[in-house]
Amino acid sequence: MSSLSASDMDTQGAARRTDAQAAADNPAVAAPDAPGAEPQAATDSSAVVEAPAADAPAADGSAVSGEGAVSDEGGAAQAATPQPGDEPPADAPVEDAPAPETAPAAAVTKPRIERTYPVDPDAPPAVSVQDLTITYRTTFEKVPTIKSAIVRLGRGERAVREVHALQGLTFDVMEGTALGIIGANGAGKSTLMRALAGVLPPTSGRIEVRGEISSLLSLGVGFNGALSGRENVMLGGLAQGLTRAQVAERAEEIAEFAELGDFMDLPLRTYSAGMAQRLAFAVSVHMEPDILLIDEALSAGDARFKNKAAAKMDELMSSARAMFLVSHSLASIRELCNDAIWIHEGRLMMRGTPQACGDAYTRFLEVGENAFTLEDL
Ligand SMILES: Nc1ncnc2c1ncn2[C@@H]1O[C@H](COP(=O)(O)OP(=O)(O)OP(=O)(O)O)[C@@H](O)[C@H]1O
Repeated sequence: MSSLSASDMDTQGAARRTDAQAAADNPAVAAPDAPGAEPQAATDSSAVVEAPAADAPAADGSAVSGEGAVSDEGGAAQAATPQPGDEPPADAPVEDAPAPETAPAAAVTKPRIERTYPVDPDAPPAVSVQDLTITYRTTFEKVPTIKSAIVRLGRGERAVREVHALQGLTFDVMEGTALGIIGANGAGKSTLMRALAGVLPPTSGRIEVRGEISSLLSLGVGFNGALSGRENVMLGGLAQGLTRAQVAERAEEIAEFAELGDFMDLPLRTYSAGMAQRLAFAVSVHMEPDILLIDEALSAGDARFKNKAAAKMDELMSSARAMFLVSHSLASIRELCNDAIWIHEGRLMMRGTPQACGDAYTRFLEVGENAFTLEDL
């Protein structure tokens, strides 16, 4: 396994991404919530992703290096306590997880199927995240002017706003793990997934990945609305690092899985959100990944497709090393995952079973001061 800085990440490692993917990922990476945030050029991924050199350039809205954002105590052993009076330990054993005071809103009513994916206990972790810190840096104005800079200076305001999206995250994921990632809006879930996919270089810390990654980070990443479904299959496959011949081999199977019929020959912009998700999911799962990243990818799918997607994920997990699933649906996390982390404000709050993490998180939201402002669980 090679060790590379983020600035010179190349294709020798796990997740190979092309310029097409990088360009297509830009809007997702740079979907800013702060004015003035600009898209950032995505980079290739590699087996080992480390923070770039301290003087690496940071585009607006991008993750940046330096600036003391690294927590010395970061990692699995660190428990953030963002809300007083309710602090489940970061590495709380599953048995110690607090029981919910009320039933979780997304409780699963049907009996839970235990996910027992093949695990080699002696194998090194499929993914190792070490003291990962990611800080976004955005400017306040889209086009800063000298006048606005002087006004800001006069007021003693900084022209750049930093968002500490991930703060010293440390955890390992062993083979055979389907890891659910739970957390409130803005907790850092998508940032973590982008970092794992190699789209976003760490500000500091390190990610080690053993294997090929296929990522379904958000709807239509790597896709082009003007191209047909079929053309987008080729684009998506190339973006995931396959050759044209390899994509062509799988194209029919992907089309069948997506069940889009004649829509496969129509432009993607004519698809509903659910249809586009079906295509994106079909492409990602047919890349035969060792590690699959799925970020809220199934939210728009209908019930039948969700079932089919779950069955496909099961199948993948019998050969894939690991899967990461971000979802606001605790039911999906409980249903599909055999391990979970809960992150809050960029810090690891808890590692445990999906049930235990979901229960602790639900309880946290119920007593937290933001409980009424959060729409999702
Ligand atoms: N491109 C960006 N530029 C600046 N800040 C960003 C950018 N992307 C995300 N952030 C900030 O980073 C933090 C974490 O965002 P992230 O999207 O990772 O959260 P999340 O847990 O996925 O949230 P949600 O559940 O709402 O999707 C938030 O405070 C967000 O405002």
